[in-house]
Amino acid sequence: MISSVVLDIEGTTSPLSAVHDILFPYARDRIADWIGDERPGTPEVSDGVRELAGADADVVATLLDWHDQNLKHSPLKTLHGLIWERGFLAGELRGVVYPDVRPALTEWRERGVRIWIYSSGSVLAQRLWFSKTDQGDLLPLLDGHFDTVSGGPKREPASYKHIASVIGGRPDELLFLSDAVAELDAAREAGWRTVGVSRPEDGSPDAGTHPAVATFAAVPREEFPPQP
Ligand SMILES: CSCCC(=O)C(=O)COP(=O)(O)O
Ligand SMILES: [Mg+2]
Repeated sequence: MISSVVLDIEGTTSPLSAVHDILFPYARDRIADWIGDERPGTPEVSDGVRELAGADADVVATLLDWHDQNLKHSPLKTLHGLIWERGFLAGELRGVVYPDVRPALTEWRERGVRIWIYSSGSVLAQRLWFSKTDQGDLLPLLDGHFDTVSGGPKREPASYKHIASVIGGRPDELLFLSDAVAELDAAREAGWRTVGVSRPEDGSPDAGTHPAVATFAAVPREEFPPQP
C-alpha cells in the first residue's frame, strides 16, 4: 500500500514554461546585482561556488554559466530561491500548477497518503511556489519538502534511500512522480514505485520503462489506501 507520494515540480506538478520562461529569466537578470550588492545569502552562495568551481572562480560568471547550462548545483539553486523570494513578496511572481494537481492531492490525503515535494528548486523556492499558486495555497496539502541540499542529487539512488529514511515506510510504499527518466530510474533502483508524468503541454519525453500518465487523475489508485 502506498504511504507517501513524492512529487517533482517542473514538468510534473507545474508547466516547464512557468519555470523556464518566467522564473529562470527573473533570476538570471538579478544574479550579478545580487552578488555585487552583497544581498542576503551572498557569503554562503559565494563560498559554495568556490568549493565546487575552485578558490579562484569568478563567482558571478560561474553562477551565470551554471544557470545557462541549467545545472542544478546547490549554490545556484539557493540563490535562485533568495531572488525569487523578493519576486513573490513583491507580487511579481506566483506559482503555477496544473489543474489536476490540487484535486489529486486532496484525494490522496483523504486516503491517508502523505505528500512530499522533491525538486532541484530550493525548499524556500518550493514553499513560495506552492503557497501562492493560481489555485490558492497548496502548502496545507504537503507534508514536507526536499531539495538538493536536504535530499541530495535527484539522479542518485542514494538520495531516495536517504529521503525514505526521513519520511519512513518501506521503499515499496513510496511512490515518486517525475517527468525525468533518470530521476525515475534512480528512485526505482532505491526500491521505490515510480510513475512517469508525460504532460503533452510540456512535450515531455516518454517515461521509458516506467508506467506513464498524462495527468495526476490517471495515476493508478490500486495500491493506494481506499477512500474513506
Ligand atoms: C519552484 S521550484 C523551481 C524549480 C527549479 O528551480 C528547478 O530547477 C526545477 O527542478 P525540478 O527538480 O522540479 O524538475
Ligand atoms: Mg522535473
